[in-house]
Amino acid sequence: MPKLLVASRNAKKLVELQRVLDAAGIDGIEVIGLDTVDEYREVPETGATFEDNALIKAVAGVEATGLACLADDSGLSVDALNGMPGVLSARWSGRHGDDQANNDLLLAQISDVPDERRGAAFVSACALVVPSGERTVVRGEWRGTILREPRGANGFGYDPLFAPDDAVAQGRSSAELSAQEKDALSHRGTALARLVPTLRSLAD
Ligand SMILES: O=P(O)(O)OP(=O)(O)OP(=O)(O)OC[C@H]1O[C@@H](n2cnc3c(O)ncnc32)[C@H](O)[C@@H]1O
Ligand SMILES: [Mg+2]
Repeated sequence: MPKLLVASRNAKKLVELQRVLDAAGIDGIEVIGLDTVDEYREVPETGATFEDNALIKAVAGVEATGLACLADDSGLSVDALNGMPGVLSARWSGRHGDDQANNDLLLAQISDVPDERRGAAFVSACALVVPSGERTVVRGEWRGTILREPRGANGFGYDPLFAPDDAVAQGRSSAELSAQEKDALSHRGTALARLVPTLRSLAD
């Protein structure tokens, strides 16, 4: 059975990626995480766009393992910050992956921004690279509003600060949605749905 490496070093993001792939029911492909391959050198995410960074990660995964590789590069794009933190989302406070510090800094930066200008989007670019070199990159976006204080304990990253525009969210933050609710609406869920036809073709 062909293997698909899902290359994320963020455990909570990895869970989401694997969950959405499971729910899509792609038969005939074995999905594996980085924990099952020998650790390889982390490549710097130097791209100017989510798409560039997703490709950097997926190409590195193929080069290290010879397997087809899926990678996500994602982040929060805040209107009042001209799209930042954007590709810098994971290290906005200066400490990579420190969700609490990143959220505190973001809240402080936009504390004077009134409710009607607190719009933002979560963005995910997902790249699939196969050993022959063929590349597919897709994008999903999720619009919402930045809250004034964190709410909820599900998800990860900026989820406690992000209230999706979707009526079904009923004003909850994305950290107050169930996993299934988040996947149905999220930037990552949307991007992966666009990749499913290409993923299915891997099984052929
Ligand atoms: O690069 P990998 O190894 O996949 O893991 P990472 O955490 O560094 O991932 P990114 O470089 O793509 O940075 C994405 C950051 O954007 C934020 N983010 C992305 N998707 C999110 C989501 O669904 N909910 C909340 N925050 C999210 C969160 O802070 C992530 O750390
Ligand atoms: Mg990263």
